[in-house]
Amino acid sequence: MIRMPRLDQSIPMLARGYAWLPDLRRAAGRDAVRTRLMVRPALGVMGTGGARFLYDERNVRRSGALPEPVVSTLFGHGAVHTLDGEAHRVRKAMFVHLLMGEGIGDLVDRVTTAWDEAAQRWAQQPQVVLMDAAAEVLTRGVCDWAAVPVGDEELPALARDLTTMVDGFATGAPRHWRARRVRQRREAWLAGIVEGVRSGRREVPTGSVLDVVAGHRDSDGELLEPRVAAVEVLNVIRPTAAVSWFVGFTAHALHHWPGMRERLRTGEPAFATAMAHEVRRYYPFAPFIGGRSPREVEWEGERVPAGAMVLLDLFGQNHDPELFPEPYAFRPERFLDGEGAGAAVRRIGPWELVPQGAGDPRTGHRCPGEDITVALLSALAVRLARLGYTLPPQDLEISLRRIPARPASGVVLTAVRPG
Ligand code: HEM
Repeated sequence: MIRMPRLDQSIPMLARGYAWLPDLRRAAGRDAVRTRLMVRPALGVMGTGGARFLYDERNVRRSGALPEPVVSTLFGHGAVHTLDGEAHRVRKAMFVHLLMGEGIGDLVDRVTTAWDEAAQRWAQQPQVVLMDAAAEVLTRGVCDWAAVPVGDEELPALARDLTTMVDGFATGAPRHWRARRVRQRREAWLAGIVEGVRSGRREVPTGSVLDVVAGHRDSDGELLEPRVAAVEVLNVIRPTAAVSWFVGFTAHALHHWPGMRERLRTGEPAFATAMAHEVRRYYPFAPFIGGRSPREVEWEGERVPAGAMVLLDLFGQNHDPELFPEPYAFRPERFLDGEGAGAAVRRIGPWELVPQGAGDPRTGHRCPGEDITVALLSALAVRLARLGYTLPPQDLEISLRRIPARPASGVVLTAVRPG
């Protein structure tokens, strides 16, 4: 039976950030570690076996399991993240249809066009905070694509609000309370827009995100509550704006390993994709995922009582030397087969690289926005490599204690010259 350490680990988790589960694992000398989180017993797991265990609904459920502070900032109440079984299957099918199909190319075109236009403006400015600027570009592109109505003058505030929701989920600091307030306000705004679409007052293109979410019927045959529909529209536009974190990390990588820039500049698609994978693997973003065991279960000899939390250490798994030799070396080539211009992106197993969850996104909770993330990031990484700029003195440190991590300065660029 899982023996419970007496001290709740919620505070150490917040203080140690991404190192919390890896440190516990190192101390225990094994991949499965017992702990306590949010006053519940918890088991931290890692590796392809641990991931398979967690994604099996017989072992772990999401409903009622996700911490309230995370739901109230990052995901939203009633979100697909919090569903199980048939309810999850039906809602998830909507996201898979919207996010994993042919529309990806159109989204990338809209975002890269917004980047190219913005780069002309950046050249006129004394300095640009890259992560903020990228969030605006991504927000512009995804809102147009999703048919969310936002004028250019409202765009910076919306981009800021979307990144605030991401920034505040794992902290007790004021940014957490800001994230809650911003979510309330943006849900109310989008719920009104959904009602407008349903009543016919607002016209949207057939098949757009707003159209599909407004008309979606859940497993009970009912339309979503307007507020829940708003939550799900936010679950498309918010994480797309959050690709700005990976753009910031790409700039960090280009600064530390400038040799990558030349190959990226050529636009060689396989290398750009491999770079996107390596940025997502190497840099810390989503720390772990989890749910609750619906019954007593067992993993690697550890019995987990009913109601205990089970966590998959995403950051730890992405740095597991068994899966990624020399995990702290930044090497996009690890995702390529072959060398030079003839290289192709190698096949990546569904349980291997897990920055956005593991398994099959069509059936489990794995992120349905992963193809979009890779497509956007590889396109923007090439543009970033082609952009001329100077990095003035600034704090580019990425603290593993801060969740979500980011280069402290947000990556300040000066003397920007469009490529
Ligand atoms: C910015 C980079 C991104 C990261 C790091 C990320 C990470 C994740 C993670 C860790 C999960 C949870 C997986 C699980 O619980 O098993 C997830 C789920 C999800 N993501 Fe992403 N994601 C990103 C981008 C996106 C994008 C661009 C979209 C949409 C356009 C998106 C939409 C979703 C949705 C709807 C879910 C819920 C899936 C479910 O519960 O079935 N994400 N993401």
